[in-house]
Amino acid sequence: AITKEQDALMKLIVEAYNKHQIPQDVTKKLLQEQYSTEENFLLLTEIATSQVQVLVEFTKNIPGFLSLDHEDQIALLKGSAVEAMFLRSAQVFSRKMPKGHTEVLEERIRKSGISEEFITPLFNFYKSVGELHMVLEEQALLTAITILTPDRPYVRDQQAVERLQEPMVELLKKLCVLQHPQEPQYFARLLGRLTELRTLNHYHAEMLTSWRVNDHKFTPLLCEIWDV
Ligand SMILES: Cc1cc(C(=O)O[C@@H]2C[C@H]3CC[C@]2(C)C3(C)C)ccc1N
Repeated sequence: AITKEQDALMKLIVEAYNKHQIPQDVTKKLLQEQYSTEENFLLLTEIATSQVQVLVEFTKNIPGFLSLDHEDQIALLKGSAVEAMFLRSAQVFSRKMPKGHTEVLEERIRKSGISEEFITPLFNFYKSVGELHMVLEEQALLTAITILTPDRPYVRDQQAVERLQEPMVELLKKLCVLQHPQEPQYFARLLGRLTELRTLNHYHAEMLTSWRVNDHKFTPLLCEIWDV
């Protein structure tokens, strides 16, 4: 069963996860703006920028994160930003968006200058996350676990990160057994999504490069988090 400490940790993570959402005006624009490649790219840039802001706020609220070495905090954020952003957008895409928004966002992503070779794995990932029907607690914990990956580049004190990540993996494991008693392999399937996520890093880097060479403008925050 879940201990008192685990319940407290869970509440903190879910509260942090819920605290910050993509502002309504950004998602509202999805339906209003017209459908040029340029317009779609600008919308995706707004979405990505606000996703990164939401990610930074969530990360700061992960218990123990702000006590890590400051350089390591930056290394974890930069190293996990793509995965955490795709995980959250997959969850929003498959769960929360009002009917019609999903199709519109999909259409805009498909017509924004992102090459087909990235679009396919992206929507396959969205689909595989959607099929899991994760509850909010699982989504929040999985996102925190992704951020607290000790072997990101330039992390110096990996043990300190492991000490934060381990209790969350244990808690997620317990949650999965409680939430999906009829599916003993559910926890393993969740962790399998993290492996799939890592493959998206490569495609994302390609996507940035192809936009760059076509002289697309990024926001300062996106330039900073992805060193572009
Ligand atoms: C530098 C830069 C990056 C992105 C991005 O990663 O977008 C992600 C791809 C899809 C998955 C998450 C995104 C925000 C998405 C929903 C558009 C979008 C615009 C931009 N100027």
